[in-house]
Amino acid sequence: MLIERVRSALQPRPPSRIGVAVSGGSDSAALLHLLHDFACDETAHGRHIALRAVTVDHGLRPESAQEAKAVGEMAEALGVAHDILKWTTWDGTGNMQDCARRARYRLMADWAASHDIHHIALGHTADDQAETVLMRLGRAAGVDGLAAMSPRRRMGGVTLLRPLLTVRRAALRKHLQARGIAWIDDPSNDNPAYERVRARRALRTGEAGLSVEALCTVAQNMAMVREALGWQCFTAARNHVRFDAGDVVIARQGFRALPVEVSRRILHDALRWVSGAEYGPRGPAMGLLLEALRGGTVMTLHGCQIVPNGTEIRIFREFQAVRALDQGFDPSGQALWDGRWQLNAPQGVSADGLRLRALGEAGLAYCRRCRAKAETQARAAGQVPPPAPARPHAALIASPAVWRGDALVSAPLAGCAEGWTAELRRETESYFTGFLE
Ligand SMILES: Nc1ncnc2c1ncn2[C@@H]1O[C@H](COP(=O)(O)OP(=O)(O)OP(=O)(O)O)[C@@H](O)[C@H]1O
Repeated sequence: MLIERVRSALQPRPPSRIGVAVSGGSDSAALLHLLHDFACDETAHGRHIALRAVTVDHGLRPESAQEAKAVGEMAEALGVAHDILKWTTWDGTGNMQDCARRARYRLMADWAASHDIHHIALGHTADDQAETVLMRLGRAAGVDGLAAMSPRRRMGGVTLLRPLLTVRRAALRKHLQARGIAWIDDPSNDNPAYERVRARRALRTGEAGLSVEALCTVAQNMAMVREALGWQCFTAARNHVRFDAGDVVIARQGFRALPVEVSRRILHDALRWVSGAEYGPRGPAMGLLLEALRGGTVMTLHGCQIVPNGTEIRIFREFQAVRALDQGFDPSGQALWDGRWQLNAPQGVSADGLRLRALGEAGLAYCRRCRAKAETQARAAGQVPPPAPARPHAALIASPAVWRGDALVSAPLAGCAEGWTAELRRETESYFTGFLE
């Protein structure tokens, strides 16, 4: 029974508030009704579940506003609150479908946060899953791509749920028809200009043994492989990766002995962690990086520099990627730089008129002169001078520094702190746990 699929997708304990993303198509219309049935059956799950539906009006077709309104009426008939979010920020560049999808998820995540909703249910079906696998096969995807969509996935502060991922679209339509519920047919679902529509057609012919069931099984198999790989990467990273002043440092000997796919993932996620980018580099670029490292060559990729030496591989921010950053401080004398370094002024010192920029060559030369002077003074006073920063020159020039005009005030990561501190605000632990997500 369909309701059983919904129940098992929400196990072990259903959330008390669930957002439902409804485009008005058959799948999400069925999802809304099934979730409503489930929520109403309080005796079965023993708690009150509040549903709230949302429709994103992309404004890309003349009928879209009317369709969003129709979804509102459908939700109202069930006594479910409904909101319409409008996408108004497309600049007409890039792949329209992809931009619309990203915007939809962004809008829905903000909407969920504003309603204290931590779970959003989506109407993806087994047919969607199979189409996704087929499209990705066509693009020569690897394990992650072929694992396709998961029934439950974290997206920032919200968990996306796909309770209908094992249900066929035809079954949902039959269910809606039996209950006399109408849905909206989006004409773009038949437009062969779209890759998904072509994949759907290829699946219909059943040629070469391609079927929704077979491709969904591929996705499940790949999801299991991905999980196993994640565990192996997590263990290997724990054994061979350390952090040094925001750089990722990998022990070369242990790294060399790892299977290529594991070392590729360790590097890939390190680049993502250091750069703070949502995605890591693409496959071919990663191939070039692995080759460069085998030959002991330095490489620049994804706003990072990757530098092997005899014993270690160090990954740090590339100067070019941060050289244009230039910002002021808040009234309390703090500023977040490059999304990860928080600079703090010494107590009682005003940061008014000061700027936060990369240290650069001139700044580093100045730091070295200051250090040399301080060392001479310390030795003359019979003291041992503090050790010089051991990070490479290229890493130091890409570190944050405080400036008054062209005069350097402080460079805490280059041994010239002058009372300022730099705190790393990106958790190093998230690098490791990322392999298990
Ligand atoms: N404009 C939208 N507003 C709200 N949710 C949406 C929207 N478009 C898609 N979704 C959500 O994402 C799921 C998958 O999207 P997809 O584009 O595959 O579906 P669809 O063809 O628009 O409609 P359906 O899946 O309802 O038949 C939908 O089932 C729905 O939960």
